Amino acid sequence: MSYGATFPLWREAAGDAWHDYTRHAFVEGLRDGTLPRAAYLRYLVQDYLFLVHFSRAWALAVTKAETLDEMRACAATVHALLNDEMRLHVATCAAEGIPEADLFAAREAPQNIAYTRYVLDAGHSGDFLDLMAALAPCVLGYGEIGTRLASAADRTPYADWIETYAGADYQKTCDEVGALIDGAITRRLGTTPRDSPRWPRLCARFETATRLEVDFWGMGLRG
Ligand SMILES: Cc1ncc(CN)c(N)n1
Repeated sequence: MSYGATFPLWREAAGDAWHDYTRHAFVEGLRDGTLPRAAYLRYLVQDYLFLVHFSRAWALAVTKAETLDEMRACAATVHALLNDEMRLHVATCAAEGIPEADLFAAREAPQNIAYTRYVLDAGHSGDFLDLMAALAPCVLGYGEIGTRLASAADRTPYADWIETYAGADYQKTCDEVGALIDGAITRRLGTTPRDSPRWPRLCARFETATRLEVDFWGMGLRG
């Protein structure tokens, strides 16, 4: 998946970290159905909290935006996280006897705190591009994983997870976020962004967020 012009450049610059994220043992367990149910539920509870904080980070992006189009795109992503993606978490956990109030009150795992607060700090201490570079692995990585698993999945009890991220709604969000990032890069860094002195730091932010994704899967797998 390309999701625009900038994402493939950041992904390539992240090197092995991208492979470690998108081919993690947790992901392969979703694909072939070998992921233990307890690990999946532990991950889902933490991921609900993750989405709460990620929504806050996208809301911060609304305040850091420079144009109405950027504001609208960020606000649309907040809406998609809170009202579409989270439905999977709420419905799956409810079926296992875990009500949404328990999800909201759950204790955050250190890996969850590390990742979400890293992204929020990128937005608070940096500008819109710093925040986009830290947010991109989350949105676009799951889009890429969902697409691959939808075409390669064995019979798996995690088909609803795969469908959430391979589905048209989530893929539309990925396309829109890719376009948002491309437009924001051109607006601030011009048409040859790799020549900008800011480029290495944006790549580093993307890679750090990718490594925090790897740790998040590890938390799901091992607790
Ligand atoms: C940890 C994590 N990263 C990404 C996504 C996809 N929005 C997610 N739900 N959770």
